[in-house]
Amino acid sequence: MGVDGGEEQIQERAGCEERIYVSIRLRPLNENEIARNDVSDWECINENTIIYRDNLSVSERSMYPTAYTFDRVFSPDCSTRQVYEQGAKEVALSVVSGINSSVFAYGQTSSGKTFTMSGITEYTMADIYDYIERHKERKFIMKFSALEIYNESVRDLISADSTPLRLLDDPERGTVVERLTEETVKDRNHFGELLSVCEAQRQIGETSLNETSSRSHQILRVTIESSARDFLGNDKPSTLTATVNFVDLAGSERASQTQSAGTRLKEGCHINRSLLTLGTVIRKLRKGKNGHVPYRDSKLTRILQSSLGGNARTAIICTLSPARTHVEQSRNTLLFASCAKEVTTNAQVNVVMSDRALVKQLQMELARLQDELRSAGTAFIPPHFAALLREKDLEIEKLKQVIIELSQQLNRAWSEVEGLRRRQQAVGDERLVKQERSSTAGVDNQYPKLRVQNTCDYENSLTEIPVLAVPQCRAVSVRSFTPSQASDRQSFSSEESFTQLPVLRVNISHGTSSPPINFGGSDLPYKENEERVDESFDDPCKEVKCIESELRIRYADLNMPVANPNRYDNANRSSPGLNTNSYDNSNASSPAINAATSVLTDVDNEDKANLAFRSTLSKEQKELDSVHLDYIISSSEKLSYPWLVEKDISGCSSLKLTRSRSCEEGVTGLISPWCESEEKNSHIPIWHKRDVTESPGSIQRKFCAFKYSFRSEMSRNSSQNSSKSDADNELQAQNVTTPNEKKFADRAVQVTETEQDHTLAEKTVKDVGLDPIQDDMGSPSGWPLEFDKIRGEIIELWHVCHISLVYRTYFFLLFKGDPKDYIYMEVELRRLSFLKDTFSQGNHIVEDGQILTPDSSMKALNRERHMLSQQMQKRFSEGERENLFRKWGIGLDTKNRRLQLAHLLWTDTNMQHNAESAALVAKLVGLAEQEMTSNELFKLKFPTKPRTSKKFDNFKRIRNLISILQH
Ligand SMILES: Nc1ncnc2c1ncn2[C@@H]1O[C@H](COP(=O)(O)OP(=O)(O)OP(=O)(O)O)[C@@H](O)[C@H]1O
Repeated sequence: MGVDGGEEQIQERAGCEERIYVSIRLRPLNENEIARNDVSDWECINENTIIYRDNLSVSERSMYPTAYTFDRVFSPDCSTRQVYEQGAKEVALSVVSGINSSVFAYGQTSSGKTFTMSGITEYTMADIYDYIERHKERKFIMKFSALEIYNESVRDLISADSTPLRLLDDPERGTVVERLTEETVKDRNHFGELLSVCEAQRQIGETSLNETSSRSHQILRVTIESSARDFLGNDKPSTLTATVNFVDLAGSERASQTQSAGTRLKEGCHINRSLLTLGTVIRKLRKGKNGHVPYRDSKLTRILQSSLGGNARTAIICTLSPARTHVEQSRNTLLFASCAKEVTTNAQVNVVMSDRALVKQLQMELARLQDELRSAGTAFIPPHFAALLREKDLEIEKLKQVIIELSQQLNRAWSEVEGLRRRQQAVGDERLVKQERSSTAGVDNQYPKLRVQNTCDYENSLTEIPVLAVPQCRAVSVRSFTPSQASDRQSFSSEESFTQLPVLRVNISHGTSSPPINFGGSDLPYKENEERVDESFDDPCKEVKCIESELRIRYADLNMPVANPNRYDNANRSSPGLNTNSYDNSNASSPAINAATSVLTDVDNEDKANLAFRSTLSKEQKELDSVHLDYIISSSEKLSYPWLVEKDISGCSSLKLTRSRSCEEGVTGLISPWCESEEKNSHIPIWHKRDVTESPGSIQRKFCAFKYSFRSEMSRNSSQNSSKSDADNELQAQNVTTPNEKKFADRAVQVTETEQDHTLAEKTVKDVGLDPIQDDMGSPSGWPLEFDKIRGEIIELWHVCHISLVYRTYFFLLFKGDPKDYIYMEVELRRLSFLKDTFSQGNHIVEDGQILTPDSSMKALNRERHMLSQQMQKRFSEGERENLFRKWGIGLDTKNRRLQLAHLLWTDTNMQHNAESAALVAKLVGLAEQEMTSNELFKLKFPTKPRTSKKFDNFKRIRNLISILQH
């Protein structure tokens, strides 16, 4: 062992486990041993092995080994210098590099421990001074302390105070000796003086014990603080601090061998206690450091804990007496040495960093950790994550609001529908009762049936109609078709549903005077004048069958007032008070009669108290005769408002939506000629026609009322707060007496008030009956145009938002104008408007888990067009494709014709273009077969529960499918 390898060599070993360096020093026989003719039985046969050379018996050879091998074995002729250089120097001088070190001398009494350690300490200190001399660029501070452990008491050998010292446990430094004097050593001479002081103190102690033997453990500690090289790359060098312990243990002989008693026995026990604990610690450490190591069982092991298996390099020099008389102790020493050489320590460079260096190191560590976080964050956290989250949250909130609003609207709509359905069912039950009564009375089929539009919001109001006495009721608007009109309608209708519409008959009652009108039964005065519906129009009307909401009230019991006995012979043409229409247009000369589909029963103010109205259901004829009884109102001022008649003509226009759920073209074709005919015949003012067919504002307002039923409550509330209109005053002046009259009247007032911006002419019988749902269902004047308008807006938005062509096709083909489609179309319109607004603001939308942007939608649309072009190849023959190309104006000699055609689809707002596009796309993707043949499409009924709508389920399913295809 040596330190010639230099400081670097020492530091390389730092941080690594290394075994305690164990060497054996065999001294020569001393004078006493020679004097008693003792012989030396031990021989160092080489630098590492010592053998027992006495002649052992066979049994003894089996018990004791004869050869021992260690790191180094020093024979009796080896000098202490040699022992230092090869057995302690490297370990001891580790202190100058900041590594703790310890050098022990272990052996029996008089084996040469003190002799050896004195030399080791001297040489070490000499080399330390030399090292300091060679490293003048570094600053060194040496501190010196010496302590003695005697009878498990610790004493400071420097201080004159003989008070035993206490051992304290310091969390950083381990076990420290309280009040231990540390003398700063300035130079060699000063160190020598201190050693002298220590020796003097020890002598004093020994003197006090009146003994000269070294039965105590002495520990000389030299702590060196030095400014070290910049191990960490800091500007300022760090400070190293380490301690080297020179330990001269007491004799390891057993207490029994002291052959003493009393104080000497106690002394020996304590010595052996520390040595026994030292041996135990060594044996424990040899097996590893996992188990409990009893450092604290003795003062010696507590103080030397770091030197025994801790942060220190350790060298143990075991001294032996060669005398045969000490063979047993020598064997024990060799056994201890053998255990010690198995013990490992883990020495570290003890760096005391300056605050500045510490700050810099911490900053470097912080930067390193931040880099790790950033690199880790890149893998998991997308950039602008927080902003993205906020954006998503906003979108979610917006969508939630839209969903809430639409859900509320739907709920209100379904509630209205359900309420209506219940009312109709109630009315139907009542009608069955009345039908029985009528049948019994033998008046069935004598009067055309009425299709009554319930204008009343109240439950049970219609159920009371059959027995209702409405003395104040002045006008009854009944709509019907004339056979010729029906025939015309057939000719204009493109769908079977229109051709099968029932031909309705009008019972016209007209009277100039105002006797009470009795809508009685069998006593109907003009029964014989009633005209039967032409049987040629009695074909079952599928369309009518489908309409659950339709009310057919048999008119047989309608006891028309005697005030108008000539309602069929046009005798009333001079009477403006009652406007009746007959399908035969026999009253065409009268503007009032020319209303053609209306029956207005006017009752004089003075006679209004006796108006009664009854209606029953004629089950047998409900598909044959149907007359639309639009509204019943009270109007004592009717004669003052001839426009009532004209307005009632507007009811004829409502025929165009008489349960038409299919083709708007058919509707248009139906209504126009009819109205034209009426205009010719009845001289209906043009303005009124316009009001019906050309005034989008009027229609819009009406449709707004329809569309919301949802909003009806709001409308009512607002109307209730509005100022009294003329119509209001008019109606209020009717002195309504019966509950149902009041309901009708109230309803009329409410609706009229909501139409304050209308002209007075619009506050008519028609308008009074502007129940949202009912107006749509029975007075279809508003919905077709509104349907066109909404569909047009939807188509434009489809184009703007790059909506899927398949989706457009399905929607286009599915929703053709049924009033019940309004909800879906309104939802679609709102959805598209929201989409457009969002896109225009540069935002995106998450739909079905996918992020939609204008760009992504455009790409999806292009993909879809490509897909459709491929489908053309599959779906059509070459000839069919050529025909298609010609039809769509694509040159047959051009390239990519299929793709050209795909890019032409759904690119115009022209409805024919859209219809053709839809037809082609449906063919290409098989919608025609798969979806559009659904019975739901043509036999759609009002669902009793929204969730049961297969139509809407199909619609959603297609949307989801398209979303998946797009992404
Ligand atoms: N290697 C050696 N060569 C010559 N003399 C030696 C050697 N080792 C020890 N001695 C002599 O042996 C005697 C006892 O030595 P020393 O006091 O060092 O023993 P010790 O182990 O310290 O005993 P104790 O445990 O009582 O302190 C001394 O006089 C010393 O000079």
